[in-house]
Amino acid sequence: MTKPVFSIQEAREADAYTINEVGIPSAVLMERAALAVANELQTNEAFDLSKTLVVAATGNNGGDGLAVARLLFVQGLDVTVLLLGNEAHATVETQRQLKICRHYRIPIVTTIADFAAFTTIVDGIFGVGLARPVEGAFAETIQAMNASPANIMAIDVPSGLQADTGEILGTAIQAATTVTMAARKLGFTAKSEPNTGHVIVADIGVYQPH
Ligand SMILES: NC(=O)C1=CN([C@@H]2O[C@H](COP(=O)(O)OP(=O)(O)OC[C@H]3O[C@@H](n4cnc5c(N)ncnc54)[C@H](O)[C@@H]3O)[C@@H](O)[C@H]2O)[C@@H](O)CC1
Ligand SMILES: [K+]
Repeated sequence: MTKPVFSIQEAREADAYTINEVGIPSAVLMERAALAVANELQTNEAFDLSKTLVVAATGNNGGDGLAVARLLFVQGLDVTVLLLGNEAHATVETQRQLKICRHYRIPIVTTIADFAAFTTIVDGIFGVGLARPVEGAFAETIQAMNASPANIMAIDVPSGLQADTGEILGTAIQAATTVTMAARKLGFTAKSEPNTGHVIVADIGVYQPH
C-alpha cells in the first residue's frame, strides 16, 4: 500500500523497499512502468502514434523510456529513440534496456534534425533523479521537444521539474500527459499543470516501508 502523494525521498525508499525487501526485481518494476505508459499512449486518442520519438537519458527514467520504445516497436509501430548523455554512465537497468532495444534493431540516434517530424514524443530524460539545473544539450533538446507540434507524454515527472517543489530547474518539458509511478509527486500542483498536463498514477506494484 502506498500514500497518495510521494516526496522524492519516499519514492526512492518505496522503490528500494520493494526491490530489496519485498523482492520484486527492479526490471519488473521498470517493465510495469513501461507497460503503463505504453497502455496510456495506445488508449488515449490524443496521442497519434504514427511516428513516435522516445527521448531517453541514461538514468532509470531513460530505462523506462527504452522499454516503452520496445513495447511500441514490437507492435509494428514506427519508433525512434534519441539517446542523450554518456552511455558508459548508464544505470544497470538502462544498459539492459539498451541491449534489448539493439536486439530488436530499434533505431537509436544521438541527434534529431527535425522534432516536428514526429507525432508523439515520449519524455524519458529525467524523473525523480533530477539533481541540478538543466543546461546545454539537455536544455536545447527539451526546448526543441516543447516547440514541436507533437504531443508529449512524460514518464514519471516532466523532465526539468523538481518533483518535490514543482520548481522549473532551468527549463522543463510541457507534457500533455504525465504517467507517474506509484503515487503523485509533491511538486505536482496547479502551478505545475502546464508542465505535467493531465496526471495519471500508475500502480506498478511498489510498496511503502511500514
Ligand atoms: N527500479 C527503480 O528504482 C525504478 C525507477 N523508476 C524510474 O527511475 C526514475 C529514477 O531514476 P534515477 O534515479 O536513475 O534518476 P533519473 O533517471 O531521474 O535521472 C538521474 C540521472 O540524471 C543525471 N542528472 C540529474 N540532473 C541532471 C541535469 N540537470 N543535467 C544532466 N544530468 C542530470 C544524474 O546524474 C543521473 O545520471 C524514476 O523517476 C522512474 O522513472 C521506475 O522504473 C520504477 C522503478
Ligand atoms: K521524464
